[in-house]
Amino acid sequence: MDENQKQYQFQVNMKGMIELLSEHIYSSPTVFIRELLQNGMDAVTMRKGIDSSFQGRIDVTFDGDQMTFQDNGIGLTQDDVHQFLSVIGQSSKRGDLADKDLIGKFGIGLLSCLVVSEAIVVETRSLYKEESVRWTGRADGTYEVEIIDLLPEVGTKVILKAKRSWRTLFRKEDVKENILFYGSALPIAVNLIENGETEQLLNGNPVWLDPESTKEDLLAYGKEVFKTRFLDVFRLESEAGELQGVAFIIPNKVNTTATKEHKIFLKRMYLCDQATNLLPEWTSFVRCIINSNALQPTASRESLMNNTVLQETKKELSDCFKNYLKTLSLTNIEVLEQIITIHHMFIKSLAASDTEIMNLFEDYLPFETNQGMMSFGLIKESYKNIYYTPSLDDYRQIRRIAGSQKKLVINAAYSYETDLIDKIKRQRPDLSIEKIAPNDILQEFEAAIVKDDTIDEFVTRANAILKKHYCKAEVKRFEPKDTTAIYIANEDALSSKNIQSLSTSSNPFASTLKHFKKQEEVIPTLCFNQQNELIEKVMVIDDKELFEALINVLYVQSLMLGGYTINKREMDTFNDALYQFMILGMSSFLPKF
Ligand SMILES: Nc1ncnc2c1ncn2[C@@H]1O[C@H](COP(=O)(O)OP(=O)(O)OP(=O)(O)O)[C@@H](O)[C@H]1O
Repeated sequence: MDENQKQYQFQVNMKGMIELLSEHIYSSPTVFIRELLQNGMDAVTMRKGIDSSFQGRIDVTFDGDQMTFQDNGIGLTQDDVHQFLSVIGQSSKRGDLADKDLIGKFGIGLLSCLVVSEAIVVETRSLYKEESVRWTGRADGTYEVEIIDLLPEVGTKVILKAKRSWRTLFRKEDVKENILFYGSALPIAVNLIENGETEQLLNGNPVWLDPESTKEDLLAYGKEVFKTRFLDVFRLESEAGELQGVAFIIPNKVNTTATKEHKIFLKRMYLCDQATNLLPEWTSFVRCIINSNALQPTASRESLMNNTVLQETKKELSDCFKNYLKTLSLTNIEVLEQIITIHHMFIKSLAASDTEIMNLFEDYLPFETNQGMMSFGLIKESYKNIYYTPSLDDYRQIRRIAGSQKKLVINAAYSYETDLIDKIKRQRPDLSIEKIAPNDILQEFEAAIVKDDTIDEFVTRANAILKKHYCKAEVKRFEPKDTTAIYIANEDALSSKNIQSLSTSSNPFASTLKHFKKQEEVIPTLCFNQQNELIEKVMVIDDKELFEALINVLYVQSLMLGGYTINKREMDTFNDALYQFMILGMSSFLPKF
């Protein structure tokens, strides 16, 4: 180092550090409870590492604004206090035992207490030395260490005094709720002591981790935790994630976009309620309580790190779900049927990605069809040809037209439904399964009977009017006879229509939009029914204005019939036509002068 150069030590601005912790790293001030439980638990685990029969304990004592967390763990010597408590980011939890069994690792957790308390007082007695030390750390970054009278027991006490604004967090009932929230899975007894009275809050053996617990015990626990009477419950296990848990089947329909609340614990300490990376989307019909000893938390301890262990665990968890469903098909068909009825969306999505599940459940899965909800088994049994459509707009149209054609059309609007049907199609070449679009049905309508030029002339005249609606005319024969005309537009045709109507309006993007038009234009069709009496008459109307009004009304009516949105221009034409009819209708009744 150069003579002119001096070396300095980094300084830490404690106020900034606490702000960083409270406002950016931790989502709630209650995390100080998690950190205290975690430190007590880790200290006990370290002591157990020396004597495996040792019984750990955490006592929480309330005294007005003051609260004491006391553990009978390994404790700290004076040297330890200087080394670990007084240096931010320094942790004694490094090495094999730490990786395997200890929860803390970053050396910042204790600081979270300074969010709710002006100072942290730690009184401790180490297992290794006959001395007791008091350490007082403050939010302004100062600390003191003093030797005190020998504490009667090995272990550590953390004494906090509530800041005025956080007094409620120090009330026994609030602390109880938070200890249960963060620490309900901890393998340690936790007692609450107030006015000399002790209440055992946790006994260290949660029902859901106890292999002896019965299904009834687990369902009762699920009801207590999630306030839901679940349909069923099964166990989850993963070797890679050193994971154990339970999955409760939700008794009602689940919205796919709703947040999925679980309870995820790492090394028995609560981590988060989301398992986005851990559980596949199709598992959304359950709520899980899970503990893992091998998955890693992020620094805020509020989500899981997405690493290879997590990916491996995810696979093993998926297998637990599949095995559960498979076993259910042999042991409890009634529950399986209930699950399929309520949660078929998710089972379909699973079946789309898993051949075994598909083969097993194919027949039970219900689909929306133009003939009502039907199981795939019944569809197969009742119809030789099965049609499906992947677009909801197309399905809505086809539903109306196909009914009269006695066709069976499945609504496969959700992408995994299309995937599933495609998969069934590949696996079962013996079945006739075909994708269908509205235009395909149009092709199947009977051709019009042509006597003279009437039809050609009618089509030409109608086209001249329909052009402004971005639509073309056709004449066919179809059932039911009382349907005058059907508007048919598949998805592409509809988007072309929308672009067209935008580009003719005063839209500033109009010129750009025009470029998006498909090279091969797909124009919606208004298909008139030659079998309909009214249409027969319209065809021979000579009066230009009346004819135009009739075509406009028929056009807007068929849009309404098909459930399409009607734009302003279309509505205006409809109203104009109606007005003309009224005048015309009234003309024969008006008094003659
Ligand atoms: N109850 C306790 N008993 C014994 N040692 C403790 C106790 N609480 C804290 N310590 C010591 O203080 C150190 C710092 O604690 P702190 O909670 O800040 O971080 P950590 O637990 O190591 O890691 P993390 O930030 O991930 O929680 C610990 O590594 C440990 O050595």
